[in-house]
Amino acid sequence: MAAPIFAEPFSPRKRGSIKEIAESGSLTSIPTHYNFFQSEAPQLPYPVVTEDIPTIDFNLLVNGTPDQRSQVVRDLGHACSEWGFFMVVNHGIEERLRERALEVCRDFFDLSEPEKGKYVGRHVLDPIRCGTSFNTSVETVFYWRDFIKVFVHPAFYSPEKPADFGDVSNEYCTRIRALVKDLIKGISESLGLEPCYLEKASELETGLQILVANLYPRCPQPELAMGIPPHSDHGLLTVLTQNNVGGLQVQHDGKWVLVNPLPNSLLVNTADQLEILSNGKYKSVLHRAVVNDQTARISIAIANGPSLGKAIAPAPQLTNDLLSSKLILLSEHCGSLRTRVLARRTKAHMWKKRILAGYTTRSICMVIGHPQADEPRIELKGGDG
Ligand SMILES: O=C(O)CCC(=O)C(=O)O
Ligand SMILES: [Fe+2]
Repeated sequence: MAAPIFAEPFSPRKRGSIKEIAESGSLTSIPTHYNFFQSEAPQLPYPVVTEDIPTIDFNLLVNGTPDQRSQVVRDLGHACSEWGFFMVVNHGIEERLRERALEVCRDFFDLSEPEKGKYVGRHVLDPIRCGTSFNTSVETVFYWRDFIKVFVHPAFYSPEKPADFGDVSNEYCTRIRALVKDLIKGISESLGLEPCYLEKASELETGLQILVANLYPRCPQPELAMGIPPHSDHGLLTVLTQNNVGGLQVQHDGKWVLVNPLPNSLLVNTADQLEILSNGKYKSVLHRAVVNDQTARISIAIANGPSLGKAIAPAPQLTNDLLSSKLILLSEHCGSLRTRVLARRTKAHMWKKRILAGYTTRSICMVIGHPQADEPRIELKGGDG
């Protein structure tokens, strides 16, 4: 049997991509730094199951009769409060465009290492940033994943290569923005708010949209490695598609639910700022991606949120007696990751969604009490993922 290629000691900062590692020679085992399940981080003992996830018929939301639309709004409310996750069908985005988006991302990952190296970013706000793992500055275990993150709105960026990355990603992300706008209207209604409330409160029109493409190469020991660890997304809604290879798991009811989307559907999850706007009614769902030893998986997650600097607060209609109360529940996570974030109206707190029980989440936010203001605010400062 071939010896493992990567001897210790091993420096993450000198690494190239995981693709390079995975494709170098006859790799039969993973370097120990990629062994997620033997790391010191306590693991969630949750079982992995396959379950039907909520489905939203987008065509009925935008073109249906008033009754049909009301039903879809109720479905959205149920999906967001019970799951934080749903599958969108009949969304009107052509299969070919979705496939092209996946192809140009694949072509990016196939560029030479020096070519991709131009975009290896240091800072979370770099508009084009590629890298590997999740966050190498804090990790002791690394992940079987390469990524590229591109800011596509309000200013549009694109790597120079591959040549058609810009055109295809621009078209795809524009279509996703339109879809998100309609979904957010429906979600706003499902909370009993005006259809435009969430859109206006988050200034979605000038909001930040980030394209995150993930490559999970074939892995010789998938049972030991992790593609992307449990985390929640920043923003309002993330829209995800994949190259027909499964791997996404969503935490639901004390279980990891393996998601098997219908062909040409889109997957949507609620994210941190929607949790805050809804005052915790809709949870920012924890999810992760596992890897396999058969074939490479590519996913594209499009994060849609308020513009960077925009302060986000719970909708006053959804906060009970906010003014007479000194404390307000702003965020809560489920299961053993329960986090209550309580903002004092008169005191400033820095709150970082920490590494809780070994699980990283991306968002860093600041809870600010304004002595002169009526209510506490939250500012999200972007992610570190
Ligand atoms: O690849 C996946 O299915 C999940 C990706 C993801 O969660 C992310 O990029 O935030
Ligand atoms: Fe995510």
